[in-house]
Amino acid sequence: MGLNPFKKREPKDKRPLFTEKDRANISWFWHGYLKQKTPWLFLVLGMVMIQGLVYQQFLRLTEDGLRVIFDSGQKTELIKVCIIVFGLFAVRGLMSYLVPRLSVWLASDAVLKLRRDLIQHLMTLDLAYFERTNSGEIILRMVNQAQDLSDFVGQQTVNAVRDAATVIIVSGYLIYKSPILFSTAVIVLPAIFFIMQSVSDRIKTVQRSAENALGNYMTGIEEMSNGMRTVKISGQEENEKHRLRKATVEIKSLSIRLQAAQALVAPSIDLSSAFVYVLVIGGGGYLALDPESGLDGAGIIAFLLGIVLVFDPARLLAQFFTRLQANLIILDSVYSLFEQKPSVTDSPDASDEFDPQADITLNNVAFHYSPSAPLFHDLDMTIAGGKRTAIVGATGSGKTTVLSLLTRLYNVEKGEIRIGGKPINSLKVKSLRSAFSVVAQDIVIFNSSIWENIRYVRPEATDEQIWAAAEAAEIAELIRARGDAPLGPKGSQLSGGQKQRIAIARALLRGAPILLLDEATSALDQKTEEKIQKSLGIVSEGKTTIIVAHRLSSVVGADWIYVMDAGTIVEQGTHADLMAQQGLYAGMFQAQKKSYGDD
Ligand SMILES: Nc1ncnc2c1ncn2[C@@H]1O[C@H](COP(=O)(O)OP(=O)(O)OP(=O)(O)O)[C@@H](O)[C@H]1O
Repeated sequence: MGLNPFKKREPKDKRPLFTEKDRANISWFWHGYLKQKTPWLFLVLGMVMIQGLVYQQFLRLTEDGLRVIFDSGQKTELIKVCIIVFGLFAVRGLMSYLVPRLSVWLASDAVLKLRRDLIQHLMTLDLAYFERTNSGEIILRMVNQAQDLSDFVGQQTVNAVRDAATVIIVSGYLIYKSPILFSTAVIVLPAIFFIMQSVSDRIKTVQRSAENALGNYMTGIEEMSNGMRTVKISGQEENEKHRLRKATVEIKSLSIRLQAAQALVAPSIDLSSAFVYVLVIGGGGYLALDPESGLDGAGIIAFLLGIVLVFDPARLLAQFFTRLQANLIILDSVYSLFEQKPSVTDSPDASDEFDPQADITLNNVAFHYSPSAPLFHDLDMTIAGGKRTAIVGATGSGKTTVLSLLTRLYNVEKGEIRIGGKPINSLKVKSLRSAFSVVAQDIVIFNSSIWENIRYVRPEATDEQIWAAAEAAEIAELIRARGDAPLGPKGSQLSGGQKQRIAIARALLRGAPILLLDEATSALDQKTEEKIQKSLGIVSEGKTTIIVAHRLSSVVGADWIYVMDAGTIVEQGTHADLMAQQGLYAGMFQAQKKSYGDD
């Protein structure tokens, strides 16, 4: 729908291999998700050590075997060596089976816990967070990135530990065999380190952009599928296609850039290894010719084999470090969700003792959604307990926002809202909200039956209670007609009026002492509206009811009416008072009477 142009985050400045933040993130992941599995991790470590030891023993036996061939020529000895070598590799094979099984289980368990924590944390975040964050970004963290971390920890990291164990054990053996030859071999290490350092920076930058591009792509898909009605009616299919294709091209080019950065590592290591082989063959050959060196032909061949055995895992290890850089960005992105702190929370001494039927007051309330556009400066209002209060006024004047502040969907900047003299900030958020039944403008319908949708607000309600609410909201007949059929994503199979009736049934079923009706009957035909108004009138009897409405005929009977304009109250009184004032309200009322023929 083109409403949300793909926003690009600026890549961060040049970063070292491990930043302070990376270390903190790793420590958070370790303490939160892996540390409690330490005994199992030790078991995995033990098994990968065995894999490394197999290579070292293989080298030793190969050297012995070669010596048998070169020197003594005893066939039985040779057969023995062959059987042991086979046995050793069978052990390595067994470990290769057990290690991934165990490590994937450990990582899946960690990611399950991580996902649960993400869900739990997400539920605590303010509404404002969801209003400023693309849903694609949230889905990316909860689905893809959590899975990426699991794969990275469960497979790639364990393989890297195995490779590191092999490198250390085999290198130790090679040093023991010939320190001179080994130091010749590792002469290339600084070059490898330099390459790693230079690519890691690029990988981090590209990975961050790639994650952003993927998040934006997901948001784009979600917007397109949710807004398909608007897309089709306004004939914007081509534009949408173009927008999503552009995003896929961006993802593709970033993937290629990422691969290009990583691709430098493997050939650099291959070149370095060629250099080392030449050094070992040349240097080893020279040493073998020198009787003083203590190395014979078998020793040199085994040494060369050892270098080959070290280089392969060393190459994989270097590649792992490039993937580590990419995963550090993913870890940072997942952790950033936990860094979002809710501001609408219970104060330490929050209570749930208050009288929900008492008067509600707003004193000197100031509020803004964004600092550049302040909405309320100094708002004062009294909503009488047990009475019907209406808020009317031009579109965008702040009526819905007043209702949102009462239910603490946002905190006020300044001033105070009280119920029965108790500041709402001193109450437990859950207790406060349980005092409200709401029919909001944006009605959320889930893809289940009408019955389940109504029951959503009070899962413990009896069938009789649900039927009573459905009858009063004029939706019972539709329940009988549709049965258990789901309503489609976002209730797409219902009309606007039917959705509104579900919302009203929900409010009636919830039966809380304060009823908020925000354009509750705006989508209904006059006959249905009259019937529902009657039901609402009966149900709201004795309850504090706040009605926001554009159609002024529906607020005529209210006990008190506030007229708002651009965040301030410009008039207030009963319908008769306001008509007598001949101000804004009277003007709007007369105009509506003319155009709708309202009484
Ligand atoms: N979540 C939000 N984030 C930022 N600005 C918002 C948000 N919700 C509303 N606004 C802005 O705050 C102002 C008041 O909005 P509000 O929804 O309270 O008006 P309203 O009087 O209920 O309007 P309407 O009659 O059209 O429903 C508007 O200018 C609107 O653009």
